[in-house]
Amino acid sequence: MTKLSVNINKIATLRNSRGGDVPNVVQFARDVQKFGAQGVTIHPRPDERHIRYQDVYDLKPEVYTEYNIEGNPIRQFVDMVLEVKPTQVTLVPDAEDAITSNAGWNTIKHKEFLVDVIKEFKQNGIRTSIFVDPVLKQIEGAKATGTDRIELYTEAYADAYSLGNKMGIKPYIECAVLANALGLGLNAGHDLSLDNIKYFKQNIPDLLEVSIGHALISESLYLGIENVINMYLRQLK
Ligand SMILES: CC(=O)[C@@H](O)[C@H](O)COP(=O)(O)O
Ligand SMILES: NCC(=O)COP(=O)(O)O
Repeated sequence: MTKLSVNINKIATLRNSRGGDVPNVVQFARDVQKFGAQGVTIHPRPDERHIRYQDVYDLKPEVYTEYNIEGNPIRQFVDMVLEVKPTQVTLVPDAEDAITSNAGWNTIKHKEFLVDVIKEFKQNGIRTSIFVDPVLKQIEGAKATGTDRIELYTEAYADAYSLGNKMGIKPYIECAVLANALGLGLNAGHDLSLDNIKYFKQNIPDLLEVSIGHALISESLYLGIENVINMYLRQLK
């Protein structure tokens, strides 16, 4: 079975755009779990443009499914994750000024750093995953870091699929087969959507978890708008 972890960054973006507490991030996390999601993902960034560091603590007692915290392991992030102790930490090498995550780790160049930081999380009982491009030598490098899992960065697959190119899945299948053979758990994420998720799931062996945010929240708006318009119209009769 592949678990669905809902990334709620976008709910925090909407909240922050207006001040106040609407929509409420904690209530949203409660609801996605009530509706069947098997995990909640957040990706606090140093500028706190969506998830704030305080949200990370507020969510902890509310996430009874898998709590996945993603981020660049700068010291402030590492200390917070060690304190909160989520189910899983996903390490992402994102630059502070990046609009969103745009690359996986170079697991060979950053091996020493990753070995140390992964050891620290694992010693504290936190499962680790590292965000990687679908490149075989990066998967081998990931194995050498001691990480429990990898998260395949799926933007290239999603782009190709949206252009009708189903061959974009090929490097992901090769990396999944290698990861399985090496005993690395396999997660995936970025730009996965209702449109492209089924084909990905059907072709990737032993996919443990996907984290989905941007498309899932957008789809919720598209698919929910008719209901809400009708509710308003009823109030205005
Ligand atoms: C790690 C990853 O794939 C990202 O998709 C990320 O979690 C989303 O972050 P933003 O919501 O900041 O774009
Ligand atoms: N790890 C990927 C994630 O959490 C969500 O990415 P996206 O669906 O917002 O692109």
